[in-house]
Amino acid sequence: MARIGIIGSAGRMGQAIAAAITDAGETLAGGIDKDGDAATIAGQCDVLVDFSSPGALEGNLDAAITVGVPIVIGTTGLEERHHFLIDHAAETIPVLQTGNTSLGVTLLAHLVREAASRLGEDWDIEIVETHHRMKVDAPSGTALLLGEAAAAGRGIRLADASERGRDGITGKRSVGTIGFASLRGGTVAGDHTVLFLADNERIALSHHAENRAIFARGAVRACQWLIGRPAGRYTMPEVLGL
Ligand SMILES: NC(=O)C1=CN([C@@H]2O[C@H](COP(=O)(O)OP(=O)(O)OC[C@H]3O[C@@H](n4cnc5c(N)ncnc54)[C@H](OP(=O)(O)O)[C@@H]3O)[C@@H](O)[C@H]2O)C=CC1
Ligand SMILES: O=C(O)C1=N[C@H](C(=O)O)C[C@H](O)C1
Repeated sequence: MARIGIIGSAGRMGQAIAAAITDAGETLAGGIDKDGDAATIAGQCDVLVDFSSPGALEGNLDAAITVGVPIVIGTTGLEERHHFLIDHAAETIPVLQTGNTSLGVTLLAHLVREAASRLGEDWDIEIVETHHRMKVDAPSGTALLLGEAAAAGRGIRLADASERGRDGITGKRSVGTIGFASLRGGTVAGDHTVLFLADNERIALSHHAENRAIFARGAVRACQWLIGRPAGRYTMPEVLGL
């Protein structure tokens, strides 16, 4: 049985992951929240899973490196400097970071990449996401993941094409950009649609999360898969064999 430690254990995802650990027949080795220190649970675990806050990431990675324990990072709102920290940690321990641990979104990203590789720049790409009123970051990690998939399909860097936060006199849409729109309200677990819009036709590729169990199950699968791997940075398609 894998011993799994949760960072952000009292949160919405932390609670869902605790239930998924039990369902999967694994062991919940411990959990911490804002006032906790990952170093206190890292030594008791075979793997850590972090669904907390970007501000906690550096300390969590340090704790995982010190003990030599793998870590799954589901926290979103990460910036470039966080990705540098993750790359650095992955030189020493196995790390998996993703904006979405669900099977459905992992497959959706594959489909988006494929569609973007086949449709030219006359097809505008727009990504729309809707989440519950408590979500603190935008665009969602999943929207960014889908944007990366679209950019990869087009053979461009998302950072060079991303169009975020339109407001006021924005001017015409620039050819080749990838737009993002975020809606917040109610208790929506997570809806994402990638639109490909051309003259007189459009394609919509969508995923709707009905609850957090899908993320939690995927996170536990990622934990199970990561144990015993060599140091490196891994992805959900590798976990799910997609
Ligand atoms: N990758 C994926 O598939 C998914 C990712 N997420 C992401 O997971 C994260 C958590 O989401 P959610 O559970 O809804 O959020 P919540 O706010 O419900 O939970 C966050 C938890 O993290 C804790 N926390 C905050 N700061 C720290 C810290 N410095 N150290 C340790 N724990 C800390 C909070 O503790 P306290 O209450 O004491 O502040 C809280 O228990 C978000 O970034 C979200 O976007 C969510 C769903 C799926
Ligand atoms: O905060 C959430 O709730 C979610 N966050 C992730 C994201 O930012 O994409 C995944 C999921 O959509 C739910």
